[in-house]
Amino acid sequence: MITNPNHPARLEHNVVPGSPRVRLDAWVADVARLTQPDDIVWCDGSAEESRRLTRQLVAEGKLVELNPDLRPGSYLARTSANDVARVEGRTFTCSVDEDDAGPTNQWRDPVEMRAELDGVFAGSMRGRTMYVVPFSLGPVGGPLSQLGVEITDSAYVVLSMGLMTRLGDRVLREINAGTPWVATVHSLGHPLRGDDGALQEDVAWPSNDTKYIVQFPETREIWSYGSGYGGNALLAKKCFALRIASVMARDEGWLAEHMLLIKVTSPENHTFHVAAAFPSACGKTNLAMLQPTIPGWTVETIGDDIAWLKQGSDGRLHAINPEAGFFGVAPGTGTLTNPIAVETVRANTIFTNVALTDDGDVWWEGLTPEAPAHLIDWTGADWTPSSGTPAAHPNSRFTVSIDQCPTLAEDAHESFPLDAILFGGRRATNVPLVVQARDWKHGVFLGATISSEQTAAAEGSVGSLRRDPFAMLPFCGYNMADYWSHWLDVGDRLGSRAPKIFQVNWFRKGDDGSYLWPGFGDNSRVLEWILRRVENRIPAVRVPIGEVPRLRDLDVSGLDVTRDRLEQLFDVDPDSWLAECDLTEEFFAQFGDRVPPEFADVLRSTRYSLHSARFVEKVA
Ligand SMILES: Nc1nc2c(ncn2[C@@H]2O[C@H](COP(=O)(O)OP(=O)(O)OP(=O)(O)O)[C@@H](O)[C@H]2O)c(=O)[nH]1
Ligand SMILES: O=C([O-])CC(=O)C(=O)O
Ligand SMILES: [Mn+2]
Repeated sequence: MITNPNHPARLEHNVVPGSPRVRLDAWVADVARLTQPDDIVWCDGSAEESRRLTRQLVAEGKLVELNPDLRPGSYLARTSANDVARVEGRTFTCSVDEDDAGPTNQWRDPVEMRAELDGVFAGSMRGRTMYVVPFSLGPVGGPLSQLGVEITDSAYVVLSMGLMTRLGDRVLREINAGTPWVATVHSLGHPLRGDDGALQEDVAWPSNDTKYIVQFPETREIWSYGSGYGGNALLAKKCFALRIASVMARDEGWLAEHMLLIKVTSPENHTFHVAAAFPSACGKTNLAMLQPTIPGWTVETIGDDIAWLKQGSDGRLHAINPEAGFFGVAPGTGTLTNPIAVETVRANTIFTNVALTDDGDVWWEGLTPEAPAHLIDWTGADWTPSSGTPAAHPNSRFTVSIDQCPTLAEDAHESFPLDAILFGGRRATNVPLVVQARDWKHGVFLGATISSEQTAAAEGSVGSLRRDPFAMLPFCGYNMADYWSHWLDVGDRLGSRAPKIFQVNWFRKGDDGSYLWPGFGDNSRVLEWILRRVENRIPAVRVPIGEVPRLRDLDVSGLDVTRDRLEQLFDVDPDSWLAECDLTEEFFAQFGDRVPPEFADVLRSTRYSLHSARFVEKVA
């Protein structure tokens, strides 16, 4: 049984002897003994290494080189049909105590799971190369940064990790100097040698029908098997930077969040920093690259998916983007909706499951208003607009270095204090365009009650409404109710220096089924209102669920939004909201007495206001 040799608690008790480097080497040797690769390669993150691995993947038919005149340095990967998204049903939290995983995580006994994984990983890398990938989340040696090592038998994962994290020798030097690291092991679960030792032929996207995405929070360890896809296989991302980091954050007093980060500058040249948590495929990348449609405002990009937040010595909540790249949703990304993303992926990008054009470029639904007459779709089959299926998979993605983003803030690699935090989801009904929380406690309640229509980012039925507190439902590494209490504790420490909290919803629909709000660049109008509130420059209207804009304070000049549709965007229907409150209470009930008592107060006062509003409506 192999465990993380360098977890601080184990070091303290001298469980694993030897220097940091000896411990790392011993762990790599242990994993190799279990998985039996043909050879072991230590990755240094150099350009030469990435060229070599790319050439190899192209030669093996695992990457298609795109036309260098149209898309220089860029490649297309096509996954197998059973490996296109995160697999939440095969994601496990193996805390010692089941209650520490909580009702929203799938718990497994860590001892039993380790035994099971020993069987699953035995010989899983036969015939393959095992890569050792030392990486840093955040700048190497940075104050909020964390180190990890991913062992993987996928060169596609190595290349992607090179784009998404800081990878290489500088990390090894930190590890050698004794900085703790998170131990992560990934195998495609597709060995090329059987028991007889004979080598079988490889396939374009090796994977296994059986998948395991396993987190051991106490020992800071991740074991992933059977998938080569994004959030399942790039272990620095969801598994570490959210699931394991959220546990570290709980223990150490900080926060690891599924949030984008932007820097916004007002016409008066005041700068603000905003973080926003939306569930997967609900608009983080788009807001992170927003191009304002109102004069005088600029938005710069800091991060599009994950943020780590910690109180600084000035008492404020500071944030970093621990990642170094984007793993962004392709469909819907076009020159009209997100020109910055289109520009970002002009070169040096790995595309996964998008369509291939006849001239060797990529295409996906929404890139251009009209589809090309002929494409090779994400499955590798011929496609025409009359095919009746999407040419790109709905969860097709681009992987690219953040440095290619034209709106990247100059100081994007640093930490900075937050002025506002936004929570959002994809809600066709009920939830207004923007609501300000009355205070931190109410804001945490709003975050905890976020629900959203499910997207293609994870396996499951697209469109069905589910609760996704803080957009962290699939990513919180411990009991969700404890996580809410942790947020309340952080707020207590921040006091009056805490960022203001808002709820937003770009996705409300009118009776005709169309979006009421144009979204994308026009979301700058909502940001303007939010930041004017942060500055205390304008009053707001109190409604039972928080505070909304006076309609005259929301700049809709030049927009084709009628007064009636604007009113629909902010409508708070007491009956529907009382029904939401019942659902919220039901949702909270599964966490028993671990739910912070503050939430019952907020629920009570919200219901009281809704009843009063209903009474007033009836009388009027
Ligand atoms: N109607 C509307 N759609 C939007 C808006 N912003 C984003 N979208 C669409 O939502 C989808 C996903 O958006 P992303 O920004 O990639 O989502 P994300 O939150 O970064 O997703 P993950 O990478 O899965 O965490 C895309 O198809 C977008 O076109 C908006 O303001 N209005
Ligand atoms: O993790 C992934 O595969 C992509 C992602 O950002 C998400 O699903 O939220
Ligand atoms: Mn995400």
